[in-house]
Amino acid sequence: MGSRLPQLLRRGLRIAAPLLPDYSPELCCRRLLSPVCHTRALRTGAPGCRFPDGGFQRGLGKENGEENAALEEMPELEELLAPGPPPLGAQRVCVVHPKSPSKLPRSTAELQVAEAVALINSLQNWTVLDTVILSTKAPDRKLIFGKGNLQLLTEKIKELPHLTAVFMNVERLSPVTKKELEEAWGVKVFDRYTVVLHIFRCNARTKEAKLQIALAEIPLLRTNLRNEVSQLDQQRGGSRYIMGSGETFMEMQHRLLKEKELKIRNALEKLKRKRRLLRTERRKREFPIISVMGYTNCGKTTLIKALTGDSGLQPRDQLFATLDITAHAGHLPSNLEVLYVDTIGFLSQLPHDLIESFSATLEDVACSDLIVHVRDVSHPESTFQKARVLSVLQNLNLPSHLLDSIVEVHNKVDLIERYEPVEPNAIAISALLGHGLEDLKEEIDKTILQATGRNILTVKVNLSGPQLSWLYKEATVQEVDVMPEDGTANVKVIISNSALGRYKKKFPW
Ligand SMILES: Nc1nc2c(ncn2[C@@H]2O[C@H](COP(=O)(O)OP(=O)(O)OP(=O)(O)O)[C@@H](O)[C@H]2O)c(=O)[nH]1
Ligand SMILES: [Mg+2]
Repeated sequence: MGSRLPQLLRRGLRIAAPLLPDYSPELCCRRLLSPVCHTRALRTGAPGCRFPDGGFQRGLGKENGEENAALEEMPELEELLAPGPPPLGAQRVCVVHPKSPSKLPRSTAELQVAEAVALINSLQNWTVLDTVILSTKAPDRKLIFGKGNLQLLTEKIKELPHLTAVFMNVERLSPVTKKELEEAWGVKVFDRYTVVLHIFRCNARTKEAKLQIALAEIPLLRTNLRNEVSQLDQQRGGSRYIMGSGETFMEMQHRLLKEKELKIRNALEKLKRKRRLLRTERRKREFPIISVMGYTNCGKTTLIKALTGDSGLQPRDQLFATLDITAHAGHLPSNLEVLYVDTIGFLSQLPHDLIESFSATLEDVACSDLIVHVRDVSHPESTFQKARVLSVLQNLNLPSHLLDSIVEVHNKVDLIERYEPVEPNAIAISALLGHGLEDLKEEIDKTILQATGRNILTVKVNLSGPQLSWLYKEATVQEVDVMPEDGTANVKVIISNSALGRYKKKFPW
């Protein structure tokens, strides 16, 4: 590297420079923001990530395998799949929960801390050393706590042996606050955004999920850039160094980030269009679609596995185990074949930017025929979680018929000593033990037939004609009652309005 290169460039390029025999500042910056140099790290997985031992594509139903393969066939996306900020490695963490006096109905501080601890525990090699709940009058103030409490906290943190990080249980810390706290405590400070994003990064399997994460990481990269540059500015006014392109270093980095963001958005848009095509295909085949939704870890994946027998599904006792929307075929008691769509779980205070970047996948939910809302009723916060899920669903602009026909499932009743069905319309089950599944399927059957305008009819067909095989292909045949004396049969079918129209046209009654 040239000796005239300012300190800031040498610092900024320390990762990329050894890889670049054809060094030029602009090229280096471009590669620094591009994933190409890091492809191996991406494939092998960042340290500190707990990867599920089964790929989501392995052993899934035909529907799912085909769809995912179609979405994966975009080699040009490889370039955008950045591993993002450097891996966070193993961490020994102190969880700090600022308890604010709020009039809003919300969960207790202890339960919020329990959720924060669960978030940390879902990362491999991350351990919680201690938890602290401290009152704050104004969580939005710069250092969150008043002088006295901050002093107390600092003393406590300094006493913890081999602490490497503090998880401040707030949605987002401003870069200034983060920097000042890190300086005061001498360890890394993470907020929910960083931690949830890291979990997402570890659990994402498909290119689409990885792209969504890459998009959600852009604000973090911007913040890092601002911090780095302001630090160097203070030292020697480095960010005003003019590059070959006539821009300052800062301007160039911002431009490159903007370009990357645009490329990711375009790629996601392309995937969205592919997804829409696949949806149209599904529609043509007229499989009713059931979105299984609920708070993270409530048992969505376990339930779908129990309903479909899909051995490829991997339920895990972990938050955000499922990040990729996948579809799994199953049968209802009426013989109707349906697709269950497994979705990303909800979490209180899930950062808005993250939800936004997952909106493409949530489009699938809007296009489904029925929502099954799974609740972990053994969880002490179950009521709060239900309110949270419903409020997010309301904000997704879903069609009203979907919101009005939600099937509510009370899961994990095996963990409750004496379960009292307080909500009469909810179906109580244990997805793990397979209890209550028949009742649930009956309920889904009834609701889906209504929701999709399907008809249950008995049609008389001549067995020497093609009607019966047509019905097997285009509708769901429930029963065939053969009359040997006249070579006909009474066939009980579930048939959609459009298929019925086609049948009547082809075989006039
Ligand atoms: N006791 C009991 N445990 C259950 C039941 N259903 C699910 N679980 C457990 O709950 C944990 C989470 O299950 P998942 O199916 O992965 O939950 P999820 O809602 O898909 O979670 P995310 O994908 O992370 O949002 C696993 O350890 C399951 O074994 C149940 O009915 N009873
Ligand atoms: Mg899941």
